[in-house]
Amino acid sequence: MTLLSVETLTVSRGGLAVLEGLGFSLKAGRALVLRGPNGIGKTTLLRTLAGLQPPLAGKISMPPEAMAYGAHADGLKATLSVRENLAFWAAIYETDTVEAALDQMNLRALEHRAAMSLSAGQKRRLGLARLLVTGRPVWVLDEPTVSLDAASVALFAAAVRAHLASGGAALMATHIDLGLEEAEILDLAPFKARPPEEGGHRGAFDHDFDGAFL
Ligand SMILES: Nc1ncnc2c1ncn2[C@@H]1O[C@H](COP(=O)(O)OP(=O)(O)OP(=O)(O)O)[C@@H](O)[C@H]1O
Repeated sequence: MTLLSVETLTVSRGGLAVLEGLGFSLKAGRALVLRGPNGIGKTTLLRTLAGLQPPLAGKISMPPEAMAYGAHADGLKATLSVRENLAFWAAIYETDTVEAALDQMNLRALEHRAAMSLSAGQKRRLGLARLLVTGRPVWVLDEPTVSLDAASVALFAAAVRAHLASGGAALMATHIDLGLEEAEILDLAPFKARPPEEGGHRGAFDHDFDGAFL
C-alpha cells in the first residue's frame, strides 16, 4: 500500500524554487533517505510535505492524518516531565503507548525529570519518543539523529525498523548511515532548481515558522 506519493513537485524557500520536478512514492514497510549537500532543499521538502508551506507546483498524496513530523527543534514542553510530555501527546493523538515509548527510547530512568533539565541528546530521545506515541504511519524526520550518541542512534534505528515492520513508513533527511538495509536513498541533486536568471521559478515569500512537530 502506498502511504505517500509525490508527483512533479516544486518546492521553494525565501521566494525561490529550490527543488523542482520531484517524484517518488513511499509504501508501507519502506524507508526513504533524502541525500544531498547542505542547502539543497531537504528541510524545505520536508516542511512542504508536512504542510508548513505550500508547494509551488505538483501534487502530494497521503491518507488523512497519516503523518508525524519531527523537525530540527525538539518542541518539548519545558516544565513538564518526560512522562508528562509523552502523556500530553498521547492525549492529543488518543493513543496509550507512553510506556512502550519510554522503554523504546530508554527514557525510564529520566521519566520524572523536567524536559528543560535534559541534555541535548536526552531531549532528542524524548522528541523521537513522541513519534512513537502518535501512532501515525508516516514518519517525516529532519536530521533525527542530531545530538545522539552511537547507542541512541542504534535505539532510533531499531525503533524505525519496528515501525516499518508494523506497516509504517519513514522519510528522513540524514547525513549518517543508520544501518537500515531496507532503506532506499533519494539523491536530490538531479532535482536542484535552476536560478531565476536561467528560467527557474519564483515562489511567494515564506516566513520561517518551523513547527517542531505535527
Ligand atoms: N528562511 C529562509 N529564507 C530564505 N532562504 C532560506 C531560508 N531557509 C533556507 N533557505 C535557503 O533555502 C535553500 C534550501 O535550504 P534547506 O534548509 O531546505 O536545505 P537543506 O538541504 O535542508 O540543508 P542542510 O543539509 O544544511 O540542513 C538554501 O539555499 C537555504 O539557504
